Amino acid sequence: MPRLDVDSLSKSYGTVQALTDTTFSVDPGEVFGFVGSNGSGKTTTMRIILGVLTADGGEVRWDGQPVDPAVRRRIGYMPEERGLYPKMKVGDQLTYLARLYGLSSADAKDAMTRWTERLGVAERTGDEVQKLSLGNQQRVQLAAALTHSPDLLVLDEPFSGLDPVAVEVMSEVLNEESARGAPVLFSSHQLDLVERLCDRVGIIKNGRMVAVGTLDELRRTDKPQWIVDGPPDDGWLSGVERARLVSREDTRSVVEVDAEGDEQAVLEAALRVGHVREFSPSRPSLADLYRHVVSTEDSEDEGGDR
Ligand SMILES: Nc1ncnc2c1ncn2[C@@H]1O[C@H](COP(=O)(O)OP(=O)(O)OP(=O)(O)O)[C@@H](O)[C@H]1O
Repeated sequence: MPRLDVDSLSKSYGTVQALTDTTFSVDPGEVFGFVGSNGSGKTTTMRIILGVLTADGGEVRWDGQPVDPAVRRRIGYMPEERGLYPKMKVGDQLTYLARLYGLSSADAKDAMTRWTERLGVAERTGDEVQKLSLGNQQRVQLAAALTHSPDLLVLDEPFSGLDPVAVEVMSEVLNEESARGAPVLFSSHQLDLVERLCDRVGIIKNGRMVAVGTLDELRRTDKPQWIVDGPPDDGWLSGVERARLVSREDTRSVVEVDAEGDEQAVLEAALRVGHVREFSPSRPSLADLYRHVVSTEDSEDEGGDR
């Protein structure tokens, strides 16, 4: 399946510059997590991909070509504001939406049955959407995005408000869809989930992509950190060049060094003051990387949330 390219998008709403030169791509079979604080531009980007909004500049390409209405019909989209008819029955609604995507009546019904079973809402197909809990409505919304076997998935905060079982079901489905070859793009504020599910991550801040890559690539842009368990007080690190204390809890310190190799002097300093129980590289989580990237950008451009 082809690749999605989002190339140098810009968009403003009046005086609010929502996107500036936003660029990233999602490969076939890749799960891409789109993260950023409230109002950073994720929904705007997704709406432009869908053609619901027009960009002021830049382009969205599918298989190297600008996205046209025929391609848009092959996208499975879960909008942030959701988009189900509250008074329509779940089964009727899913069948109707699948028909709009061009499925025959029989295929639409089959797809509705398959996806409501897979997503655990098969028993609710005879109920009006408005009678379902919000989490179950969300499962139906995901089913609506999937009944036409889309070539690409674009999901705006699909995990928000889901219970743990629903999170697992949703995660499995996203993995299955990517294994089928579809590029999967989703936004989320749940960084632990993004870390677990995504092949690559894009961090957007005030409409600009400030980091894109695998978790390991993002980690490499940070200075190395080492865990040192042993020295009983703070003074042991003073005098060690190119190293500084990041945090400390009891005898356990996290030390940042400027470059690979600089940690050897840290170990020597720790051994000089006594026994070292642990000396190991620290692997920052996505939440750590996110905090770092966002706060660095804050201090550089003094930008705040708009
Ligand atoms: N229709 C609109 N009119 C005016 N400004 C808008 C409109 N839609 C979005 N904005 C502004 O554009 C910026 C980007 O908003 P967007 O909804 O894309 O962010 P987001 O990253 O999806 O946020 P969230 O995580 O809160 O959903 C914000 O400053 C927002 O206030």
